[in-house]
Amino acid sequence: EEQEEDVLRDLRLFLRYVTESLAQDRRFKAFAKPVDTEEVPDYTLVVKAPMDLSTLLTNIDEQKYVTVDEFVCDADLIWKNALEYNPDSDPMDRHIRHRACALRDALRSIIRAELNEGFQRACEEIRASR
Ligand SMILES: Cc1noc(C)c1-c1cc(NS(=O)(=O)c2ccccc2)cc(C(=O)O)c1
Repeated sequence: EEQEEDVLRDLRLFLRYVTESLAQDRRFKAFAKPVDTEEVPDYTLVVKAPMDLSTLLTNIDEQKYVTVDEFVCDADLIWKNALEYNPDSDPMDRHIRHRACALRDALRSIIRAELNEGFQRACEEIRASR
């Protein structure tokens, strides 16, 4: 009902704030758009669930997420995929892995700093009722 739609609207605003904050950081430019499979032809052979910051925003607009945890599961794919696809010791792989770990830490830090526990519980109650 109305109260639920109010909570889910606030969730979308919060998730856009988190995603836009990460997308503005130059360190995360490589994570802003889907990996270009013309530039990286074997990418989809290695990475089964591609994800990027622009796709997160589309998912938010399409009301895919009812809790913060559902959003974090998708957001975590971005850095996990980067660690999986770039495992080698050469400088390029190390560089993208450092940025992936910085993304992981920035994501959790923004959420911990800005998420109200009562609000997260309200979202989880809506998820449980559906
Ligand atoms: C993410 C990701 N996961 O594996 C890799 C590899 C990356 C990744 C993706 C991109 N963006 S891109 O797919 O559009 C592109 C790839 C190759 C040449 C030009 C553009 C850039 C970089 C980067 O380090 O600059 C790295």
